[in-house]
Amino acid sequence: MTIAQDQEQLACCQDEVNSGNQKVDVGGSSPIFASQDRTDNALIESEFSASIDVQDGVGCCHPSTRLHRYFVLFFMCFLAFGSYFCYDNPGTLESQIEADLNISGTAFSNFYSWYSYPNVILSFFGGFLIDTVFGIRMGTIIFAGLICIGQVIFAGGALVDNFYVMVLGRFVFGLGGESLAVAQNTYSVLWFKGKELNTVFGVQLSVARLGSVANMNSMPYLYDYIQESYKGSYGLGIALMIAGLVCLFSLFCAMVVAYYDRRAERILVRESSGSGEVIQFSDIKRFPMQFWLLCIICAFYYSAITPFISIAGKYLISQYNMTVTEADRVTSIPYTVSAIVSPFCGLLCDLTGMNLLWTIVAGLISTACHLAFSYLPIGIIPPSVTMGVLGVGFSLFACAFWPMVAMLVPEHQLGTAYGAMQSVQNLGLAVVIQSAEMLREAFPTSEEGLQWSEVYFMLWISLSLVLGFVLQMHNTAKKGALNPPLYRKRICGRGDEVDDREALLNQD
Ligand SMILES: NCCCC[C@H](N)C(=O)NCC(=O)O
Repeated sequence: MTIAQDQEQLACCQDEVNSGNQKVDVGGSSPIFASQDRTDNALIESEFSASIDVQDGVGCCHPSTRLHRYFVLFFMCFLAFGSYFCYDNPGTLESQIEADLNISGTAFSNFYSWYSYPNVILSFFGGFLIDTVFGIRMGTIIFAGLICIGQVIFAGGALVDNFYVMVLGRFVFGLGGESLAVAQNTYSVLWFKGKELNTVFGVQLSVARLGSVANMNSMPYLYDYIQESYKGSYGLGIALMIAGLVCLFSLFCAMVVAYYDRRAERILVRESSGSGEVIQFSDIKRFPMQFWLLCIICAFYYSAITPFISIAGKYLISQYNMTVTEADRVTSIPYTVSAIVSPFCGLLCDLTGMNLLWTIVAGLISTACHLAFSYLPIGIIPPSVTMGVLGVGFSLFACAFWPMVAMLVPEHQLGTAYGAMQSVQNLGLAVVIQSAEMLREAFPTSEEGLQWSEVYFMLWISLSLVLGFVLQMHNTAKKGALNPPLYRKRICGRGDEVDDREALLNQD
C-alpha cells in the first residue's frame, strides 16, 4: 500500500475511527487478485494496530457509511438499465421490423429465442467466470460492454436490412444481458447483505422496469420521427443505434461502481467471502436442494408471467375489441406499476422478513389475476385493473425471491448461483414462449388458441405455487433461513449493531 493510499485511508477515516470493534464487510475480492488483496489487507492490518472501526451512518466518503452505500447504489441500479431498455426493442417495434425486413412472426421470434436459448448455458458460465476468473468488477464491465456491442450489431443489421446480422446482434446482446444481471445481483449482496438487501433489490428492479417502460414509450416515436426526417428505411437502424447509447450509460455506471468497489476494498479491511475462497466446479453439486427448488419455481413463475404479458395484447384485441394502441397501453401497465411499487415491496420484505411467504403470496396474487383475466365474464373487472394487480404481484415476487439466493449460498459462490438460476429461468422462458405460440396457432380460431394458451400459463404458475408450498413446509420443518424473522436492529453500545438476520445466517 502506498503512502498516498495510507493518507487517503487516514483522511477518510480519521473522523470516523472510534473505539468500537466492528469490522466492516463490504464486498468480495476478485479471485485472481485475491492473493494480492489479501497481501494489501495484511499490510493494512499490520500498519494499523486496531482494525478499522467505523460507526455506520457517519460521513459520506467512507465506504462503510450508509450514505456512501446509497451513493454507489445509484450507479449500481443503472447497471442493467440499458439491458432492460434494449431487451424489448424488438417487441416494441415488432410491426415496423416485420414490415421493414419483410419477415413472419415466427422469424421475428428468433430475436428473443436467440437471446434466451444461449443463456440456458452461458448465463451459468457468466456467473462462474465472475466467481473464478474476472471477479465482480471486471466481469460487470465485460458484460456491460457486450450489451453495447450486441446492440450495435443488431442496429447495424437493421441498417443493412440483414436479418441474420440482427440475430447475431441479439445473441451477443444476450451474452451480456443475462450475465450483467447476475453481476448486478452479486454486487447488491456484497454491498447490502444483512442490511437493506430486499429494498435494494426493489429499487434496482424499479429502475430496470423504468428501462422497459421508457423503451415502450419512446422507441415507436423515435422510429416515426427518423422515418419522417430521413424519408428512407434507415429509421429502424438509426433508432436502434440511438437506443445503444442507453447501454453505453450502463457501461459508464459499471466503471464507476468498479472504481468505488476497488476503493472500498483498499480502504476497509475487506473481509472477502469466507477466507477469500474461490468456488470450485465441484461446489455446485453441494448447492442445497432448496436452491434448486427455487430455480424451478423461478422458471415456472416467469414462464407464466413474461410470455403471458407479451401475448396479452392479442387477447385484448380479440376478446375486448381494443385497438393496438389501447392494448399496448394495457400490457405496459404491469411494468409501469412494477417500477412504482418495487421499492415498497422490497421495504416490506426488509421490515417483515418472511421472504418465502411473500413469494407465495405473490404467486397467489398472480394466479388470481390470470383467473380474472381469462375466466371472469368480460366487464366484471377491467383488464387494466387486472394487469395493475399483476404488476404488484410480479414486483412482490421479484423483491422477495431473488434475495433468497444469498440466504442459501456463500458469497464466493453467488455469481455461479445467480447464473445457474437464470440459466434455468431462460430454459423455461425459451421453451414456454415458443410452445405457447405453437399451442395458440394450433387451434382453428384465435380465441380458442388464446384461451388454451391461458390454460397453459395457469399450469405453470400453479406448479410454481405447489413447489412454493413444498419449500415452505420444508423450511418450517428444518427451521431454514428462507423466512428470516422480523428484521430489527438492536443497538447496543456505541453504534454496534447486532443483526438478527446476520446471526441467523451465521448459525451452524
Ligand atoms: N432482460 C433483461 C435482464 C433479465 C434478467 C433476469 N433474467 C431477470 O429475470 N431478472 C429479474 C426480473 O424480474 O426482471
